[in-house]
Amino acid sequence: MAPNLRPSEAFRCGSFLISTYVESLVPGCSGGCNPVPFLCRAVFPLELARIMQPSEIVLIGVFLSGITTFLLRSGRREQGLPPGPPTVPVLGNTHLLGDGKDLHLRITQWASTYGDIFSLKLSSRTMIVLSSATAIKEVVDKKGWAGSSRPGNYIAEICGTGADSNLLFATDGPRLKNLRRTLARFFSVQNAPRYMPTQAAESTILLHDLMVHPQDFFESIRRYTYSLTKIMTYGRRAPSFADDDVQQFYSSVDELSHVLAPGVYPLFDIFPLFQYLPVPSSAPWRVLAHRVKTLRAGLHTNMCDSVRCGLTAGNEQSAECFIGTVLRSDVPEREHHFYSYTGIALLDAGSDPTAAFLLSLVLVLAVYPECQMRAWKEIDELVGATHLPTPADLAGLPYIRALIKETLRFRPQFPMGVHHLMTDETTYKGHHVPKGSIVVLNTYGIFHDPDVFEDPWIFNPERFLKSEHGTRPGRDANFRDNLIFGGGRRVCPGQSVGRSTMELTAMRLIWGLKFSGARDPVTGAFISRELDCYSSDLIMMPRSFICTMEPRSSEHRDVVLQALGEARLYLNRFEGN
Ligand code: HEM
Repeated sequence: MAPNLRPSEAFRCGSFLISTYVESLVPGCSGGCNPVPFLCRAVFPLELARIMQPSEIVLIGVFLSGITTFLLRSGRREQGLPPGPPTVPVLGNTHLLGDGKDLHLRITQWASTYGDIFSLKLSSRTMIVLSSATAIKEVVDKKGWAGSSRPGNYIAEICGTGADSNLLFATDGPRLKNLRRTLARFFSVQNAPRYMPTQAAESTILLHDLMVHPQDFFESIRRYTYSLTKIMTYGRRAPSFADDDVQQFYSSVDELSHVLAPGVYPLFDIFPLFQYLPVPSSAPWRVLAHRVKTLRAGLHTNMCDSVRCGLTAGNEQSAECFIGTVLRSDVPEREHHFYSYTGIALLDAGSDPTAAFLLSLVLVLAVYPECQMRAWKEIDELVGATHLPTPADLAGLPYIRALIKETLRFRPQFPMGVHHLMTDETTYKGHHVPKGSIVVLNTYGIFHDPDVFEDPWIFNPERFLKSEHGTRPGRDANFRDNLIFGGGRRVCPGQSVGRSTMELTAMRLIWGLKFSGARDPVTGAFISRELDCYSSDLIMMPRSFICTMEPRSSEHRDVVLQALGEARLYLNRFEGN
C-alpha cells in the first residue's frame, strides 16, 4: 500500500515529472548537471502565483486537487497484485527504473526478494515480472493470445515503426495472426534446412574475413548476420559492412535502441499526458526520432523496390524471399504496408540477436581458454583439420553443444524478453494478473536463479553435460529449451533458422580460430571486467572489447581459402540486380 503523500514526496514526484519533460526538450541534457530542471522546479510555482488573480488560483487549486487525488491513487499497488518494491504516490515504482541501465540486474535482485512473480507499479499501469519457467508457462504460454499482445509504444510510433507498421510492436488482432501464420510457414522447422547452403557459404566468408581482418571482428559479425537475414527477407546479400544499406540499417538500429531507452524521452506511455504537451521540433529525442523514421522509411522503400524489380525481371531469389512471397500473395491492399514493413522487422529481429550471441561467444572463448582448448580437442577428434564442420557434426560434439547453451544462459540476448500485454486477467500462485498489465519475461533472472542453477554467475558449460537444461537435479520441470526465444503466441518465429545459424557458426569459429582476450599487463590475468561490458538496451550485446584472433594453423587457413571460391560462387546469385 502506498503511504500518505508527504510534502517531501509530493515535491519529489512533481520534480521528477517536470524535469523528465523539460530535460527531454533541452539539447544535451540527460543528467543532473543541467540547471534548467532545477530552475524550473524552483521558479515555476512562484512565477505563477505572482501573475494570477486569487479566484484563478482557487480554481486551479480545485482542479489540481482533483488531479492529485486521481494521481495519488494511481501509484498504489492494488490488493491482490503480486508483491513488489514499496511504491510512492503518483509514480508507484517508476522512479526505480531510473535510466533503464542494467535494469535486468535490478529486476533479478527484486525477484530474489519477492519471488517468481512480482509487480511494479508504473503510475496507474501494472507491470508483472515473471522469473521462472513455470510462471511463464502458466501466465503467458497457457493464456494463448490473451497473454501475447504488446503494450503501445508512443516513441516507436513517432519513429514510424510502431504497432501499425512493425510486427514486433503490433497488438493482438486478425492481421497479426495472419502474418504470424505466414511467418510460421516461411521459417518452419521443415523449411529451415533450405537456408543451410546460404548459412554455410556466408559463414565461410565470415571465417575468411576474421582471418584476414581480425581487428574488424565486430563489423564482420554484424555484416554476416545482417546479410543472412537480408537474403531470407529480400533475396539480396550485403557483401560489405560499408554498403549504404548496412550503414543505414545499423545507424537506425543503434539510434532506435537509444531513443527507446528509458530516460531519453519523457515517459509517454506511463504518463500519456506528456503526449499532449508542446514539444519543439529541436528537442533532442524528436530530432533523433525523425532521423530514425527517415532512415527506415528509405530502407523500406529501396529494399521493396529492388524485390519488385527482381520479380518483374523473373529473378528466382526475389520470388523466393519473404517479401517476394508477400508481394506475390493476395494480401489485401490496406494490409500491404504492414506486411511489407515486416521486412524491416525481420532485419531488426534477426540480425542483432544472432550477432549478440556470436560476439558473446568470442568473448567467453577469449577469456576462458580452458573451455576453448576443450572445445578444440573435441572438434579436432571428430572433424580434423581437413574440412569445415557441417551441421551434421554437431550431434557428435556434446561439449560444444554445452558451450553454446552455456553462452546463451550466461548472456541471453533478450535479458528481459520483449514486453507482452495481457488482454485478459489470470491468476498465478493466488496472485491477480490483471487485464492490461505489461508482462516481463525475466529470462536473465531465470538463468541466474541460484535455486535452479548451481553457481549461476560462473561460466561453466559442464552443467549442460550433467542435465539437459543445465539445472540442478529435479529443478523446474517446466524448463524448455527455447526460453531465450520468448513465449506464448509471440515466441520467436525465426527460432529454427536462428538456432541453426548460431550452431553452425559457433562450430566453425571454434574449429578455425584461436581467440585471446586482453590481459592485465601487471598481473597477467584476463580483464574479466569486459564480461560486464554489455549494452543495456533491449538486446544484451557486448560493447567493443579487445580480442585478438588468428587461424589455428596454416592447414585450417588453407581449408577456408579453398572453400572461399565455391562460397562466393554460390552467393553470386544474391548479388547484382
Ligand atoms: C538467433 C537468435 C534469436 C533470438 C535469441 C531471438 C529471440 C526473440 C525473442 C525473445 C523474441 C520476442 C518473443 C516474445 O515476445 O515473447 C523474438 C521475436 C521475434 N523474432 Fe527472434 N530471435 C532470434 C533470431 C531471429 C531470426 C533469425 C528471425 C528471423 C529472421 C527472428 C524473427 C523474429 C520476429 C519477426 C519476432 C517478432 C515476433 C512477434 O512480435 O510476433 N528472430 N525473437
